[in-house]
Amino acid sequence: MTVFTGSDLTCLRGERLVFGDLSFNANTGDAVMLRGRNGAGKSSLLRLMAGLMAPRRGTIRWQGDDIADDKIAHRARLHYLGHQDAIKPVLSVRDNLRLWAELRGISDIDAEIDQALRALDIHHLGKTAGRYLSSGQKRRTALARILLGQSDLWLLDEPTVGLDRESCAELARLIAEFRARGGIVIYSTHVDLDIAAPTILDLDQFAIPMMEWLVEQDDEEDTRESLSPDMNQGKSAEAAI
Ligand SMILES: Nc1ncnc2c1ncn2[C@@H]1O[C@H](COP(=O)(O)OP(=O)(O)OP(=O)(O)O)[C@@H](O)[C@H]1O
Repeated sequence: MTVFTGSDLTCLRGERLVFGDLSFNANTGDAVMLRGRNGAGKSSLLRLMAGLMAPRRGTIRWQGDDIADDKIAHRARLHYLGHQDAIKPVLSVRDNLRLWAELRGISDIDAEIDQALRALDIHHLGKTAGRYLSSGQKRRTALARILLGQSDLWLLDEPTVGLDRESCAELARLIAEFRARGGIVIYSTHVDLDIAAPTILDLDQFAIPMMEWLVEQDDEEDTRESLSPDMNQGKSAEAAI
């Protein structure tokens, strides 16, 4: 069974139809790269995958189960890195990670934080308050969070923004290690990240002009209306039995 799937997804943001009829599959160890012009819906799709938003149509499943049926279990299996680094300015780098680790119920917190700080080469910043970090250091701190605890799925929205070349190479290495352990990585990026054989999901292919979608909606309503007398008949027959 494919581990993580989305079928016939339609996404609306406000009044705007972002994409429609989009499907994806990912198995253990896979990397999926989201591509597309600005506004194509890469961030929106990652938010749907994280269960932070619901699709207008379609279903996202983990091992066959709709993620909407158990949002807590889904959140526990993934790390989502959005555009915002969500670093608390008054807390040190270490305490930012501690807060995150406590929220995830990690037991060996200090050891895990040490390991994550070393992996992102920010161990020397452990006591520095969030407000004194450069944007690249904030991004590395945010990335350190995804190393805390067990997870099966990384959803990374433009993880390379603000990173220097060495940090990008380090991120690519961390992703390779995660995939080797069976993790699934889905990421958007406008720059080249050295990821082995990613599946490319091009969001530009799923753009639907709003007029086309409105016509489709009208057709669906007409179909429902034309079916409803039969359905009502069916209901009365059931009631009669
Ligand atoms: N909170 C929101 N409310 C309404 N519309 C939104 C919201 N966030 C995004 N949108 C719209 O949804 C569409 C898709 O945005 P999204 O951020 O998913 O695109 P993207 O492909 O990630 O873009 P980029 O490459 O610029 O980061 C855009 O037209 C955007 O204006």
